Amino acid sequence: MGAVDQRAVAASTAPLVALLGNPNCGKTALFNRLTGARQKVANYAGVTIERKEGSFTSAGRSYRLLDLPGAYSLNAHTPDEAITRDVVAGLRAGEAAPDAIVFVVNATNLRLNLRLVLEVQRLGLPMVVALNMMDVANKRGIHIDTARLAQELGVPVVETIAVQSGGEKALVRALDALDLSERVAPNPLSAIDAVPVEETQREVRRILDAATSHAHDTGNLTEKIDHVVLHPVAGPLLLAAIMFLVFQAVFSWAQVPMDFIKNSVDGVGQLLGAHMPEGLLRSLLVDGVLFGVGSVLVFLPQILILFFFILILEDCGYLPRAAFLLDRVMGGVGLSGRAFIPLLSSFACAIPGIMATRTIQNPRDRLVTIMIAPLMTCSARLPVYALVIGAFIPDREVGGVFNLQGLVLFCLYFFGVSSAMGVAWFLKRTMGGSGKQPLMLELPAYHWPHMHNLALGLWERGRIFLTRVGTTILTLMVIVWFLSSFPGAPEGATQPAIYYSIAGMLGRALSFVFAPIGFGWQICIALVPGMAAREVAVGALGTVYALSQAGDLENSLMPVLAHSWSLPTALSLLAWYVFAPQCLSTLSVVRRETGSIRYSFIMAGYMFALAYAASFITYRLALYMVAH
Ligand SMILES: Nc1nc2c(ncn2[C@@H]2O[C@H](COP(=O)(O)OP(=O)(O)OP(=O)(O)O)[C@@H](O)[C@H]2O)c(=O)[nH]1
Ligand SMILES: [Mg+2]
Repeated sequence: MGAVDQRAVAASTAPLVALLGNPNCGKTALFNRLTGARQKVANYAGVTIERKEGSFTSAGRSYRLLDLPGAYSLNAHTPDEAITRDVVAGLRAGEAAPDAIVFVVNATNLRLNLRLVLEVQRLGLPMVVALNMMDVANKRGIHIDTARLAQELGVPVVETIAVQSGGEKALVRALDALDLSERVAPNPLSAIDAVPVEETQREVRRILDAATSHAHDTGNLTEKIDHVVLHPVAGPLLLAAIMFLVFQAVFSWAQVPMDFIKNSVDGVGQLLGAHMPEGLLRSLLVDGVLFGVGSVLVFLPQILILFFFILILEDCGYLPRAAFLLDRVMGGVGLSGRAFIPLLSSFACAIPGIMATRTIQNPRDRLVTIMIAPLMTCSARLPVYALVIGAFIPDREVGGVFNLQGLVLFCLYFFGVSSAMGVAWFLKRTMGGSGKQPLMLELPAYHWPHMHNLALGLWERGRIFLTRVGTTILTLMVIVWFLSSFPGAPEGATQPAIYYSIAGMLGRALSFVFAPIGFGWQICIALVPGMAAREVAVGALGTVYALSQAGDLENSLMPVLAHSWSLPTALSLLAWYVFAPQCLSTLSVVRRETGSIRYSFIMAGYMFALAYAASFITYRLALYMVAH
């Protein structure tokens, strides 16, 4: 998006147009279409939480375009709604009010959207109304008399389809036709509050009667599907079945591409090994970079498969239904329904998840949600889980249908979620709860996933992963290699050189702390750089064992681990990774979002304590079971 930013700077005198509207009406999709940006769109409310600026040019005129969080009203109830209100009313420090507003309306739900249109209109800024989702409205036989609506509102009204190329044309034409030569200052917000709500409602009804007819609204498929999906018995069963299949697929579909990546990495390693003289440089390239980075890289297919499913479920509109089904559980531990989206985002990464808690109204609810977000299994844990599962859990069928490895992965995710619920319950009790909050979540209409959305989303996940591998992980791997290679082994050494290295000494010192939960010094070496980013632990293990093995390149990491660790150690490491706060960026975002370092410490403290306890119990139980 660098290009977009640069254009934005160049065009800083261009008129500023703000996209405004209810949540989930397609503002970001329109923004992307107009500016060529690739911001996230998803089929549920509250995806955009910060203002984003871009620019575009039409008919020789440049525009700056603002994407804003959706709002139901200008009397802001949540922090993200407050951003929207302050931006359009020109109340943000150091930022002028927009020169014009594009009000995006979900054409299939005009009734709900019109109130805010009327409120915003009272600001007195030049405005165009974009009736978006016209494709869906047409399919459902909803007829809107655009000309009449424009006449009633006194502003231009155009039809758009934000998900179709060219679907934004009418909007651009309407913008070009606006007279923006004179800057208009918005009326104060008090002008909006001065009009009683009932009067606005009456006006909404009048306009609806005049401009719409539902003569042949074909009823809708969404209701029929929801009959099953939200059914009290069938619904949860379906949810469980879907999640189960997803985790199965992560293991059973990934084998071929994973083998391919592994073989390529091995091939390059052998090539380097054959053509480079034995020495430090070869060791750095092969043991450090290639073996370290390669052992993380092989998990790309599994991450993509997981997100393939999450993105489909997201785009078709299933995920908010899952929130509905889980509301009982969430409400039972005192979480607000609004917590669902932040928690869901945390499955990708806790950082956007924690930022998304800005949509939560009650500060105490928000804090609890922030505190448990890192317990949701972020995608950085997947490589660790997949490595240990691949090495220790036999790839066989259970009950004739289920893949045992997929089953174990499912359980790990389940532990993450249920412990998050437990912690939330505990925090709510100790902080004094605010009682159960009803879930106020709008259910979007179902639609087929847009292939374009899906491709973009996968590309985005892949890019994030590969960038991490190429930057953070690569850098840390070089450091790990360095610390693991120097100083070399002394005269008459009985152990591999890494045992005597700086990392080896550190690992051995730490292993006093970790011996009770079954971690030897090699694991301890990997835990330290793993603090910066979880996947690094996998890479570090790759390097550590490559160095310990003295040149045995053909062995991939999994068999080496299976040979070096006991099963109780492996299980204990899995338990550790469910809980341990192995991510410094998360802790720093917590400080930023709560405005206090205190919560970062509390978070790190409680998660380490849980991790140690869980690993201890797992390790001891497993030892006992292996012995008997
Ligand atoms: N069929 C159809 N789907 C659309 C259209 N515009 C947007 N969508 C879909 O509607 C969903 C919501 O779009 P977003 O652009 O994320 O909505 P938003 O207004 O930015 O939502 P918030 O940021 O949460 O306020 C996505 O699944 C889009 O693919 C449209 O014109 N037609
Ligand atoms: Mg948005």
